[in-house]
Amino acid sequence: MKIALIGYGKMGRMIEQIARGRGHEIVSIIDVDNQQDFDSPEFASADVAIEFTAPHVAYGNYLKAFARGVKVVSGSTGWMKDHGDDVRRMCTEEGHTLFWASNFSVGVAIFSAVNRYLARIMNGFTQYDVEMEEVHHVHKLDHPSGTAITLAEQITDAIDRKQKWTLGRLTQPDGTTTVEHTPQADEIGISSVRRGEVPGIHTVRYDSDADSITITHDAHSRRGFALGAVLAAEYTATHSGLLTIDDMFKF
Ligand SMILES: NC(=O)C1=CN([C@@H]2O[C@H](COP(=O)(O)OP(=O)(O)OC[C@H]3O[C@@H](n4cnc5c(N)ncnc54)[C@H](O)[C@@H]3O)[C@@H](O)[C@H]2O)C=CC1
Ligand SMILES: O=C(O)C1=N[C@H](C(=O)O)C[C@H](O)C1
Repeated sequence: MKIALIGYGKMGRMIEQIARGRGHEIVSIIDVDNQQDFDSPEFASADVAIEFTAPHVAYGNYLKAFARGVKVVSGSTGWMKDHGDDVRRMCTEEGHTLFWASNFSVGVAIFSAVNRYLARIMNGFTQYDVEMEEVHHVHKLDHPSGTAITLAEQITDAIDRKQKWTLGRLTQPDGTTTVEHTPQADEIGISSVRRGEVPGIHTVRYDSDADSITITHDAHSRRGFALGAVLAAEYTATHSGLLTIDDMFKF
């Protein structure tokens, strides 16, 4: 399969390695300094472009790829609030294809299934409150993480007494912590911690007077995210529309 890479940072480089290892051809690599390559025949020849860039540029990259008739797999986070509706319309009504996941690792797909199941149980046990924490490396631009938002939305979908999530505490790379919002009873507070080179830790904690129940996913490296993105590209080559991780990993 012919793959174009948009974004050649930590994820782009690891995806290149895994894609080549699985026998794919990398036909184009686009980063900030060669945007003109969007107009190259090599980019247009790609079966799929894999996009891992940054919150403020991801949407523009989807538009550029769609304009050249190239399907996109993207893991960029932090753009959904501003552009989610547009992207949904383009992929459900205008024939474009985007496979987006806040987290491509099979471990988080499994963790999400457990999260949904646990939340359905907890809907009946009102003595438990729920909170979340995500820990990531100091280079991360957005908070809370895309994965934390996805997990929180799964919980609000299942627990009647929780309507929305809010950013609770924010811990900066220098260790200072600020309380951004005090969660209301119907809100899930998410604490974001930026520390060292942590690839990504997500924790969901239910607490009652009697006890607590905690589930955690701890990524050992970025490799699981990158492999998942390449598997998603293989899936996207033969599928169309707005695709998600639930289409690919079925439990
Ligand atoms: N969904 C998932 O499984 C995962 C998602 N991510 C997300 O992916 C994104 C990228 O992560 P990393 O690779 O760790 O970041 P990074 O900062 O190492 O790499 C980003 C690259 O994008 C480039 N870039 C910036 N603007 C661009 C533009 N307009 N066009 C093309 N390239 C551009 C930068 O120069 C840089 O090389 C972040 O939003 C992060 O949250 C990261 C890991 C896993
Ligand atoms: O920026 C990262 O590194 C990651 N971003 C994704 C997110 O926002 O959830 C996925 C993963 O946790 C790593």
